[in-house]
Amino acid sequence: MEQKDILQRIYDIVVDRRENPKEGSYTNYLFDKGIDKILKKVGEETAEVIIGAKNPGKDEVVYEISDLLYHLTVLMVEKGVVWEDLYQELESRYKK
Ligand SMILES: N=c1c2ncn([C@@H]3O[C@H](COP(=O)(O)OP(=O)(O)OP(=O)(O)O)[C@@H](O)[C@H]3O)c2ncn1[C@@H]1O[C@H](COP(=O)(O)O)[C@@H](O)[C@H]1O
Repeated sequence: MEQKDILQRIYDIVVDRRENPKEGSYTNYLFDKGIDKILKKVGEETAEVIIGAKNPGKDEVVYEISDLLYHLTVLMVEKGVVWEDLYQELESRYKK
């Protein structure tokens, strides 16, 4: 069985949480609070990436980028954006 990309698996679980809310789910907490809360978290996590990147070593920035990617995924689901939209956009810019 082919293992799906972790970014797509996170996307799928976020969609599943929206369709089948689960007790104690942080994703459902974000959806319940709404778009302003999701955008606030994207802003906060972006700032944490910047601070993490200023510090030596890469562990902190890996952790903070992961937080940001999760919150961006929640934003994508909220806005109806799928990974394929991003792949197409990035492909269209790609020059060899
Ligand atoms: N990847 C993540 C992920 N990354 C970070 N986080 C949560 O994001 C939150 C960020 O922490 P913060 O301290 O900034 O925020 P907070 O103080 O908890 O809350 P607020 O500031 O939002 O009020 C933490 O609660 C983390 O647990 C995540 N929560 C969920 N996922 C994925 O989503 C899936 C579903 O999770 P649930 O929705 O919780 O079931 C999981 O299996 C994971 O794959």
